Amino acid sequence: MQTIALIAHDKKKDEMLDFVGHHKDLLQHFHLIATRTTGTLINENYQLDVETMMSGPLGGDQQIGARVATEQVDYVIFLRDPLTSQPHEPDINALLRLCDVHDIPLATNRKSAHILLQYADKKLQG
Ligand SMILES: O=C(CO)COP(=O)(O)O
Repeated sequence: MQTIALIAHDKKKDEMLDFVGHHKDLLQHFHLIATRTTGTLINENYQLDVETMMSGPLGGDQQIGARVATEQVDYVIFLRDPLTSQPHEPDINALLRLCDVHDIPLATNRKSAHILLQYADKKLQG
């Protein structure tokens, strides 16, 4: 099973929930991992078994980064808040960098996330 990482900053969590709701049928065919608050919200709202890491500010981005570095993640959807500074900005940048190092498709806004899932769906169909 392929793995998708889902991460959303606080002001993007509603958008992430809405996005996941729209793509639930497809997402259930993937192993899903997420930072703690994002994953917990998704699990509470949908019947998806999201594996949660630590919260982003406590190291969750780094945990997902470690999975990216060890090629255990196939896609990353990270709805970032570009208008609020984050205390763990270095961790966030490290995760984005690792996606580039390992050539892992990364979407940081809803429209690109939608395109990413269309691609993932096509790949899934073979
Ligand atoms: O801060 C985050 C990503 O940088 C997200 O973490 P949470 O999902 O725990 O809010």
